[in-house]
Amino acid sequence: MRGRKSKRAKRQEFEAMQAPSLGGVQVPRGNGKTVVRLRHGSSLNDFADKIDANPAALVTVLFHLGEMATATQSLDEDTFGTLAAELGYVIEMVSAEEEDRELLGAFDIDLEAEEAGESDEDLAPRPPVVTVMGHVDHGKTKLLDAIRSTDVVAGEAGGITQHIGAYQVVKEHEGVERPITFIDTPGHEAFTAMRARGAQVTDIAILVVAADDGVMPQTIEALNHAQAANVPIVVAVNKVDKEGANPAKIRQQLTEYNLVAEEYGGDTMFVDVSAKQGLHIDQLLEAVLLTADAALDLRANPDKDARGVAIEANLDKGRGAVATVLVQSGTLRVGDAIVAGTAYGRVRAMFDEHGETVVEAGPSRPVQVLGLASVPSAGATLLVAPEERTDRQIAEKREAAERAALLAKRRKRISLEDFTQALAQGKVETLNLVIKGDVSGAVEALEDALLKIDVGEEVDLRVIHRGVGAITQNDVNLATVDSAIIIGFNVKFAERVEDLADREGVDVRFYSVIYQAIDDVEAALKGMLKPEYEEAQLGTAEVREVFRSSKFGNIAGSIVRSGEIRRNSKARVLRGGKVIADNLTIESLKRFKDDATEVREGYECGIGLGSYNDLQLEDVIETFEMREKPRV
Ligand SMILES: Nc1nc2c(ncn2[C@@H]2O[C@H](COP(=O)(O)OP(=O)(O)OP(=O)(O)O)[C@@H](O)[C@H]2O)c(=O)[nH]1
Repeated sequence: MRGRKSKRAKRQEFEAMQAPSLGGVQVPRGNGKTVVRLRHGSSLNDFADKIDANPAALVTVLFHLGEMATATQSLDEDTFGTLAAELGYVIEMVSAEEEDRELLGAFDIDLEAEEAGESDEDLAPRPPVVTVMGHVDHGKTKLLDAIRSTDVVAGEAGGITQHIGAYQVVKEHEGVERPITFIDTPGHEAFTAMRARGAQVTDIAILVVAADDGVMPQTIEALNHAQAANVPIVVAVNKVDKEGANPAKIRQQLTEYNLVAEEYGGDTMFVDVSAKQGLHIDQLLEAVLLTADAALDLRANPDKDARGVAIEANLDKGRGAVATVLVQSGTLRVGDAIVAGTAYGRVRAMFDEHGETVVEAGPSRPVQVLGLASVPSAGATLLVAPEERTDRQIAEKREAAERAALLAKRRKRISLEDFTQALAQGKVETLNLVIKGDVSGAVEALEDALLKIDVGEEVDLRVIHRGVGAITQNDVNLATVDSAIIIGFNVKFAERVEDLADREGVDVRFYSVIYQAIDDVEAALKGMLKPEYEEAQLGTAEVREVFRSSKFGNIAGSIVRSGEIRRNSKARVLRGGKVIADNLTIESLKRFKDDATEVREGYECGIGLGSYNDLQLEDVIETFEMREKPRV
């Protein structure tokens, strides 16, 4: 901006500013209609991969379009759209599920067709899979031990059972031997963590409540988690051998949570047990089978390639990767080529919970599998690859997809504002809430008031969990799985939980006035909650020289006086302290000959305000952006 330049030089400089140059990089071009499918959360690397371009070149092109991004950063649809349009492509964003389906389709694995094509006669009954949940010290582990020791096979093998993550016991029921599978890691934390990874393995939850202690916070948490997953509950009233045990009180307490005992006319089975003395364990197993038969249709096709979930895995020095797999359908056999999450390999050997070798495992059967090349994560889904070597390809693709999915997570979760939008588009019908408060009275009052909101027929409000105390990892996990919003009333995050909520993109809203919480939820449900914005000043620049161009408008040679000037930000012009023009945009920004995305305090730059021409020396250009205002 210094010295005198010829009109032509100025014009060229200006034109270069208006038409973003692509930085002279080579990028394969589309024809304007070439479609590129990208998964939500994709990065420039992924885009580059699809069009066979150098990711660094795309970073440059994007930069010249006024956006800064690294090659690995996850970008939104708009940014991809701009970039694609520039290069002659059309972007189509797809969901993880759609891509998975496509991916498996490429390997001739059609999950939907398989499931749809399963006729009644292919399906055979399968054992229920059970998880034991309950409050600390109420006897979950003891109960799992007591159940395990009822097993005849274990008895024959000298009672030595190994912990492999799950075990099966056989119960005689109406003259038929019926196996039941138990997940060996008690507690709803493991249950929900697994669900957070997309795997639901549990059919029935046993809720353990100590008869001498009663319903406690984690009892409620556990039942909320089971109910949120639509898993039927059998209540084991434990420690009935103890003095002061009051099983009737437990029944009465739980009616408040929609668990009404059969003897009181409800449909939940309660069994009084003593895990310590092995009392009534048989009745408890009976109750599990009766509940399964009454509430669930547990069937699977055993005559096909296996599908399942890795429920536990570790690296064993001598044996390599060892994974416990719960087969969900089909039959897993030694020799099968398998993929478990991002791990792949061939089943070299299988063992049951007694350490005995197994050659094949059907639906609901947990087995330890040797032969994977790496350790899969708990919750990873397992499938049998149709051909040799495709297992590896699937694993690699899954790995890439998993990475993308991780990045996409933040965007996928719902916020109260998104809910309004999603509701308007007919994408959601239920608003799930987790309510935490400082005292139980406040939590109840808030829940009552929220449930009373009259929202018409098309929307549903569900409080999937409520409790007293800080917002914990469990609350966030549950909100993650069930796309819930967390309402905190006079509480804070527990330690380190804020990061998790942030990573998972869970909307956590804090209130200290009940009515504000109610107002916000009501507004969201009625489709009226819009984010509120406030202005945040970015910087000011003073005009030192004006380059006039009748064709392209004026360019202000300026010096940045405070903050920074950013391209594309909003702007207004002040003269003598008064606003003389508003609603403008910094349409071009240049440092000497180069396009700039931002210019900081003390530096000179050329600013173009589009068609706004009335600039004079000493005018002040003020720039700002609208930021979403946090609600309190
Ligand atoms: N008297 C009596 N004691 C029991 C019974 N069941 C469990 N206990 C005792 O209660 C305590 C807790 O039992 P655990 O099985 O460790 O309880 P848990 O629910 O697994 O505990 P966490 O894993 O810490 O959540 C132990 O000291 C058990 O011996 C029972 O039926 N009767």
